[in-house]
Amino acid sequence: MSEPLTLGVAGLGTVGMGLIQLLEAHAERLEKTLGRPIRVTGVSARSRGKARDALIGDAQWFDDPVALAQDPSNAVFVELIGGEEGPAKDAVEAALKAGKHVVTANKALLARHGTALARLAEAHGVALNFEAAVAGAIPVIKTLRETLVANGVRRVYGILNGTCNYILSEMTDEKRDFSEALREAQEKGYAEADPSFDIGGFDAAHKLALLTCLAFGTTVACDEIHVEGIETITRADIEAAAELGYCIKLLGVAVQSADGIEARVTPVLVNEESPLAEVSGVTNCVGIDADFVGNLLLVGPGAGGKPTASAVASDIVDIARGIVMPPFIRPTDRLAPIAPMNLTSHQGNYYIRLSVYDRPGAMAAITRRMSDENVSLESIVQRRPGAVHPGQPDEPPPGAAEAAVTVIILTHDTTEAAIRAVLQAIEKDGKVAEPPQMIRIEEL
Ligand SMILES: NC(=O)C1=CN([C@@H]2O[C@H](COP(=O)(O)OP(=O)(O)OC[C@H]3O[C@@H](n4cnc5c(N)ncnc54)[C@H](OP(=O)(O)O)[C@@H]3O)[C@@H](O)[C@H]2O)C=CC1
Ligand SMILES: N[C@@H](CCO)C(=O)O
Repeated sequence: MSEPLTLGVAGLGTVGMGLIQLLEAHAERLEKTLGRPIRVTGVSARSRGKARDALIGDAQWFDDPVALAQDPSNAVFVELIGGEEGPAKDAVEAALKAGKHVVTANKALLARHGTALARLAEAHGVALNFEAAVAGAIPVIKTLRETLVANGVRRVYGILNGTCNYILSEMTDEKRDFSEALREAQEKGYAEADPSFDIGGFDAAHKLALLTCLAFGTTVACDEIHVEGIETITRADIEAAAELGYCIKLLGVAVQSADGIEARVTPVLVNEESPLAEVSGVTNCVGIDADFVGNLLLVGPGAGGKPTASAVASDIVDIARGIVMPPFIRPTDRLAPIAPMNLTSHQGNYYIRLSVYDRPGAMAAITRRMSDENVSLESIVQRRPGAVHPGQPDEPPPGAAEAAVTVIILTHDTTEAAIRAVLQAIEKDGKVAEPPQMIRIEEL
């Protein structure tokens, strides 16, 4: 047997400890596969005194992850701390500059600094692998980088955040409260250290930024992604969507069009017959629509210690095999800046929920505003008072002086510019008791 492949692992939380367990559980299998063992020779985390699994063994402890990244006793630096700045970034840069291969699960870091870090990796002839950074266990980076490398990708999309999908599934299937479902996702180790990254849509946007870059050969540009989270989704929306044959998902979509790349993370309504509607709980899915293969849908666990560690380990194995590729498929000097499409040009059908004052002429004023913008209605339903929360009288929404009724509208195909103009006008007319809810309908 040859010399071991030595690892420095920074971050011993959900994913870090998942990796340590995996390397222990599959030590023999990996050694037989690679012809040499993989050994963790150094570790770093925030608090040395924290109770951790005994499996860390005799690995040397480093208070400072940068010192671990620079230490010559490990050949590969594995960053599992998280965060787009601070110790994670400092340590990854230090490792690359020291000529070490880097494996990371940190989508926030890569979405913000991916192009610069890839350039640094190229300059030192080392790998920067990040399979775990997008959709946990699903092998989507390798699929785009290797399997589909000879395809032209037209669209990449997916349910990219396990925490949000878990919350929406619990609200839909178990009628749970948002905050209760979020707490449970945190307890299960799905959520980010700051869960507003999950529920605000930013974590999914980080992942979509990486997928966009891999799919379309652009530099990484997470600021060009339109982001909306799930904080505004209510049980009323979920129930209304279900009655209309839809369910609500947080979806990331990047599409190449003649006007540029449309990239967005937003809650959407998907038809309950769509395969995306079947993806529940922490499960993620990624769809890739490419010219020679057609549509591929990859489904699997999107978060959690063990599934994520599996993806991290696959990156380490690639390094052990001597595989080093440009992190974003082509060398960084051949990545083009992204040409974003303005979302106002988006074309599609929309769900709108209004809380309309129960007055004569209110509905007529709303439909007039739709007609002014040439927006055609597919259906419009005014709920009987008490229909939203059966058995309870309708209360005026907070801050509203009089009772209001819920109106649910589905539109035919129209533009986002027209919908925004309609909703702005309706609000200005003073016919609604709270800001309208608008959710795009996705045909997938
Ligand atoms: N959880 C998941 O399902 C997934 C996570 N990821 C990504 O993996 C990374 C790790 O996530 P996760 O394991 O959940 O995070 P955790 O919060 O569970 O673990 C973070 C680890 O980093 C350590 N740490 C924090 N600050 C420092 C510091 N200044 N110096 C050294 N170590 C530090 C913590 O130390 P201590 O233990 O002492 O507090 C802890 O061990 C993130 O980038 C995340 O986005 C990717 C896919 C899935
Ligand atoms: N917080 C992330 C972890 C996986 O990237 C999620 O819930 O999907």
